[in-house]
Amino acid sequence: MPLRIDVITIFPDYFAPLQLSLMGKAQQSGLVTIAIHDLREFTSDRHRSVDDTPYGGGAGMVMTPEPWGQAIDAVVTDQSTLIVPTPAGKLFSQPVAAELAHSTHLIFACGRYEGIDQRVVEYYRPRIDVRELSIGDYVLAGGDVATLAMIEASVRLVPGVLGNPESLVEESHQLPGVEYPSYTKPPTWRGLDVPEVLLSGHHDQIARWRAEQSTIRTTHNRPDLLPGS
Ligand SMILES: N#Cc1c(-c2ccc3ccn(Cc4ccc(CN5CCCC5)cc4)c3c2)n[nH]c1N
Repeated sequence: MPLRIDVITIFPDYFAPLQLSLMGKAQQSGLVTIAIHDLREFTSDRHRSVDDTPYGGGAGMVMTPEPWGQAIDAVVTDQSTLIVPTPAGKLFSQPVAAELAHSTHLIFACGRYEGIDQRVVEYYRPRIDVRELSIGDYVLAGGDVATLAMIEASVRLVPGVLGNPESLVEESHQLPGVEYPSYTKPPTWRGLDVPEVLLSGHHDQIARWRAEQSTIRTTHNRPDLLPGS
């Protein structure tokens, strides 16, 4: 059963990259189907409007609920998971990507302006799995880039998508922290040599060196990922 993904957005062109590379191959192979829907196709006024002023005041505009209700109703089933990207969401992570990769149907609601009327989440929450997710602690201009990131991170974990499942095995065995540095040919580049140990063929020494490098980089770049932190 392929993973089905429906993306609802006012900027369908943002999702053209999903036809390329690994995401494109995943669709051609039938492992995943991705459909992009223009939210404005679900409006009923001649201006095809999707936003209005916020109740309670405040800057900017909020996306009105009805076009979202029409658009989501057009694709939703009882097997659907509705993903709503938002700065206020739970943090998206590799474990969440793995969960989404094993879903049957994902609907991504890509908001713009200052977000989507909260009643859309409230309406679908009793009916299907609804997840408000954030990709990080910074504010984007909308949910489209976040949706691209979440789709790419999740689809690459769908069995059969990655040509070399070995890399997933290595990822899953990764010690807590960031990965070790990687090198390839040439052995010397602009006077810089590849670390000798990597050319030695001593796999135990290489594994030890890589673990040490991972710890050094994690301590420097991501101390929050160190065990016990
Ligand atoms: N995932 C993810 C995201 C997003 C994201 C996701 C979806 C939408 C839809 C619209 N925007 C823009 C925006 C701009 C300002 C605010 C704050 N305002 C304060 C008072 C009312 C809102 C809210 C949203 C979005 C941003 N940003 N960063 C992430 N990691």
